[in-house]
Amino acid sequence: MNQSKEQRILNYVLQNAVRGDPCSVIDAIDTYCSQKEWAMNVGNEKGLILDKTVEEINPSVALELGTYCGYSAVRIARLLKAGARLLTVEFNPEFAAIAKQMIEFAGVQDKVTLIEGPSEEIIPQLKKKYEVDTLDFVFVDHWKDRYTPDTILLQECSLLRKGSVLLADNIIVPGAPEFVNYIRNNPRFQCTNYPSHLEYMKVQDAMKKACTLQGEHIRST
Ligand SMILES: O=C(NCc1cccc(CNc2ccc3[nH]ncc3c2)c1)c1cc(-c2ccc(F)cc2)cc(O)c1O
Ligand SMILES: [Mg+2]
Repeated sequence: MNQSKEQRILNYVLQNAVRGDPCSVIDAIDTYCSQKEWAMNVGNEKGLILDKTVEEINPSVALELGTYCGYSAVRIARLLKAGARLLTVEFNPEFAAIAKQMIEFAGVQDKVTLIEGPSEEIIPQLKKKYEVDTLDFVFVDHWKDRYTPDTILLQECSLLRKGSVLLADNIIVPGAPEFVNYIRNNPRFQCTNYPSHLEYMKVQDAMKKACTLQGEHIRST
């Protein structure tokens, strides 16, 4: 049974990165995926936008939708303060298995809770089962047609407070047109665009940051 691309990426990391060094894991994945096989990690250019957003917010509780191989989970977790945590949701069991090993090799497993399942099932469990009050930061990078329904679901589950920040990947490629339309016309969110490029390619892409202007519980008069 020949290996998956994701298994080859993990093997490359295990052989070329330094155990317990998140930056060496990030660099190894970027090296492999730019030189050997393209993969849908957020990559280093958009990764720097992600880093700056996380550093700006300094979240105590962060959520990631779409773990994939764990590249952005390692990127986010390496920046979290002591006691802060990242919950990351992955639907694909193969990806989740790879990501688990990637996160452990990077040495950030104490900050990361990897949850296997679909976002629409997991989000309603966050308060009770995962002891979340509200989310300070959400990185949205899963199926592009889930961006809008899950943003609505996060609000319905009262998981967003005034100041909660969403950062969405792939606004241009593959694109998330319904999400752009939804968030742009929603007075509850203040949006910022970050033009960039598709990971490992010269193709235009962008990220969109949406800051929550009011929490679920406070309704405008
Ligand atoms: O589509 C993308 N990513 C999402 C995705 C895709 C496949 C599988 C999963 C399975 N994981 C999953 C699913 C549902 C879920 N619900 N809750 C959690 C959860 C987790 C997730 C994507 C594509 C491209 C891209 C491809 C081709 C191309 F030419 C240009 C660009 C670039 C990206 O940066 C991308 O992020
Ligand atoms: Mg993406």
